[in-house]
Amino acid sequence: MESSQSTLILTQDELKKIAAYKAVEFVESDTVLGLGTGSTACYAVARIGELLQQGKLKNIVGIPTSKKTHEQAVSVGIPLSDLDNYPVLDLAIDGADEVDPDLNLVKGRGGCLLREKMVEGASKKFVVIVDETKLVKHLGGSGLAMPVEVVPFCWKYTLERLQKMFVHAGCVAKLRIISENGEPFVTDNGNYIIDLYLEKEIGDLRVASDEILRLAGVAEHGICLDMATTLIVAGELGVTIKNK
Ligand SMILES: O=C[C@H](O)[C@H](O)[C@H](O)COP(=O)(O)O
Repeated sequence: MESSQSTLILTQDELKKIAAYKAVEFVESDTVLGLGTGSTACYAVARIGELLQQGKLKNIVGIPTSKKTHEQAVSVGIPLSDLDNYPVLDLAIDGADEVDPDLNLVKGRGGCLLREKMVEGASKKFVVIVDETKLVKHLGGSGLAMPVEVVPFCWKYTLERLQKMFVHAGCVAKLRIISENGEPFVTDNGNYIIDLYLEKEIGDLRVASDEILRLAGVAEHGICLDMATTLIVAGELGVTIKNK
């Protein structure tokens, strides 16, 4: 007789949901919460709404990190405000595009880095939620975009300056385009995004971060250093939590 053993393979979306639900376990009533943006964070926003409706969470104020999250939070009944009214948050929950072993992040592949960095930088605790595909040895290591938000004025000039800045890392800089219509992608703040693709390590992250920010024309970049306080990773073998 043959014995059959079934292996449960979870999809990337299921892993994102598991990480998000785990993070929401850290949410307490009577707190101000930063609500992240993206396909992982949206599970956390939905779950917070659900717990509010069930009366398991009370008196939450959400600070959304994008127009999209604002809309979702309204639709699930989370009361909202902003940083002007709540300059200090208790907790923020958000996804990331890359996470290195020191909990440094790349964010912004969904186009929302500036507001995310403002809100999450104002939070006492910042819980990052990812599936295991987001873990990298060094930032830029996935070979995917490292986003920089720039003002539209003379964006080509800024693009060339950025590419030259990281020529040692084999950087190729590209304006983010909407594939459907060929128009530049426009952020919630009316800016463009220049995506940096790096062949090699960028070098000292703090130096790189400062150098990008010193360039007039740059609004913000997606490198987040020393912001995450907790990382929740969902993988095939379960959930791991790492605190900084
Ligand atoms: O711009 C988007 C944000 O930084 C997202 O948090 C990040 O891109 C991760 O998104 P996702 O959870 O969809 O992978």
